[in-house]
Amino acid sequence: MNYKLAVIPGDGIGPDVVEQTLLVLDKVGEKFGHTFQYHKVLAGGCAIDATGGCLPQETIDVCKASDAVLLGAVGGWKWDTLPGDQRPERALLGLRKALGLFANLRPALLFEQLADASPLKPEILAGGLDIVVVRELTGGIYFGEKGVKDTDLGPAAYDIEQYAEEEVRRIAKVAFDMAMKRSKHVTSVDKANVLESSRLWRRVVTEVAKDYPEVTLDHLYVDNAAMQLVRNPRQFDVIVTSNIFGDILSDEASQITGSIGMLPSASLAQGNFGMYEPVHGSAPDIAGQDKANPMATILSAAMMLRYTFGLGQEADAIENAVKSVLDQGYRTPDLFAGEGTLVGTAEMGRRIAEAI
Ligand SMILES: NC(=O)C1=CN([C@@H]2O[C@H](COP(=O)(O)OP(=O)(O)OC[C@H]3O[C@@H](n4cnc5c(N)ncnc54)[C@H](O)[C@@H]3O)[C@@H](O)[C@H]2O)C=CC1
Ligand SMILES: CC(C)CC(=O)C(=O)O
Ligand SMILES: [Mg+2]
Repeated sequence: MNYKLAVIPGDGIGPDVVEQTLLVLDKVGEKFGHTFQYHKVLAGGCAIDATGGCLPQETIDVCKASDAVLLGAVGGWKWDTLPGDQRPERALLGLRKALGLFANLRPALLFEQLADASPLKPEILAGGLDIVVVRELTGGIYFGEKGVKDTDLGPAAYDIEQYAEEEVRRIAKVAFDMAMKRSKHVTSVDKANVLESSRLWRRVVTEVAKDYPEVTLDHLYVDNAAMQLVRNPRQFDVIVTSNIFGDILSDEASQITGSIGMLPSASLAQGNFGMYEPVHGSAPDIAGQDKANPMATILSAAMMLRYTFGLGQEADAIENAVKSVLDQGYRTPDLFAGEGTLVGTAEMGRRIAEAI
């Protein structure tokens, strides 16, 4: 089969990790008889530099005309002084909205080879960690009304958190469907003791749960959830939560499984279309230094093969290649705990491609 991919390398480490991912996809294509056709387009800071805007219409058009999208990361220090509505990160929000990507799946899986890279004690990690954060991606405070106004205390700024019942219902269904394929346990995370939007969230999630009698549903406030993730992460299977809480909790989940450089994600629309992107950002502190871990993006490509293209064997091949390179002891700096062989971005990518 021939698959058309829109590829958005973006900024910072984005282009480096995407380059390695395309090498791996090419190897998968060779091995299984597929062709992956790449159409590279601009978004983020590089698009601002080239066109004056962070999200050119051409990028949206190419994404819509493709079978799936692969994205590195956007943003960086160079553009930090721009006004909020012109920042590179707006490209990401704009793409998610334009492509209808309301469901962000963020699996946090502990590779057993990396237990020494996790800050958690071995007794907490015993038995492994396998959590999926199901994050609502096109609503909530990142998309609510925002602005500035004068108050008694002087100039103020605001961002509104708002959820429609339907937005909560559709993400809750994604979470419950996922739980049915896993260990039938959903934890919904909100702040319903304080926020009206969270009270609506909790009510709707509870209603959706009635259609899934086999699934156990728990509710946690986000502050407690953040603490429980470190104290006893094995209590979680599927976590469903809002845009901002999911953003924060998934970065936290990445650390307990070793590194944010390991966490892939799928941003899905209704149907099979999706944008696949690592959980991490553009990491300007290590950009251009051959230090970035490309595995989060490579594993995102595996999610693309599985979810959008239905290529389970091919996705397994990527995940097994990652495991085999970890078994051989290769570690990028974020994973290096004193043992094994320290390698850079390019060597890690090449070794995974060779292991396909
Ligand atoms: N999806 C995206 O495009 C995202 C973009 N951003 C943007 O990225 C820029 C930097 O944001 P930060 O808050 O620093 O978050 P970040 O995720 O880029 O980096 C946080 C820390 O993790 C490290 N790190 C991240 N990815 C890594 C990898 N693959 N291998 C090894 N280490 C890695 C970085 O070196 C840094 O110390 C900002 O402009 C931010 O807005 C942030 C998050 C997501
Ligand atoms: C622009 C931000 C919302 C990106 C981010 O941190 C994320 O999606 O994880
Ligand atoms: Mg984030």
